[in-house]
Amino acid sequence: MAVQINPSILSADFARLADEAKSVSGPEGADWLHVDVMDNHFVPNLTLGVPIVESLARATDTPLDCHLMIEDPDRWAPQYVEAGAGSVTFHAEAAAAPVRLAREIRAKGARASMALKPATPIEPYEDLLPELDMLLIMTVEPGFGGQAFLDIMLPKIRRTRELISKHGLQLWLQVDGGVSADTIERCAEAGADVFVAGSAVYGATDPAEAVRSLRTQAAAKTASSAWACDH
Ligand SMILES: O=C(CO)[C@H](O)[C@H](O)COP(=O)(O)O
Repeated sequence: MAVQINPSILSADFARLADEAKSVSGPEGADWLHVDVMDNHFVPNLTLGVPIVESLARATDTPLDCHLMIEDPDRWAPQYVEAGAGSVTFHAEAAAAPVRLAREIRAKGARASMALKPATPIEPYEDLLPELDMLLIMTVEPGFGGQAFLDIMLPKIRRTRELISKHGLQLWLQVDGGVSADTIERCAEAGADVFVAGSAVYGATDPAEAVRSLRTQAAAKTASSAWACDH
């Protein structure tokens, strides 16, 4: 699979969300728009919910990748599919029944994805991987944009890529947090193929060019990486 760049609207101007979404759309633009949903319980920050996702889905042709940093995703995640999300990510630490939830998200027509906070290991979830379309490894503690990338997550990215290869899965491996021109190559080399970037895109003078540049960097590193050559 080609590498994908998903700008995070957490770093966008929330008063101009439609324009900010459009600023990264187009043929060489964002593959997905990453929408950070925070409830001020699972994480100490509050962002947006179902009505704004519905509006964004109408405002942009770029598919929405909704990352739910919320408690009780078993109850709420299906509503984000109905609101127009093409991919819905719930947290392993918050889901009561992750297999049932992943199946429900898929049955409703979206891609099902599960996220792991930095201190959550991948190994207990090995048997669940076939139920998922994407696994998100957080490379910062979730809650805020603009944090420094946690290098200590690189071994977890490598181990997850090995599990994906071992089971012959088509699972996408997403990283989120501190992804920038300085860190994206390390993530790609370790095995990530979907990259969320907030401040590196929306903090740039030209967000569309930042997306292109990050994709070029990641693709070059992926092409020369052992995991991609073995794939
Ligand atoms: O999920 C998130 C924070 O919880 C954001 O998507 C992430 O932090 C993106 O921002 P940046 O690229 O600036 O780190």
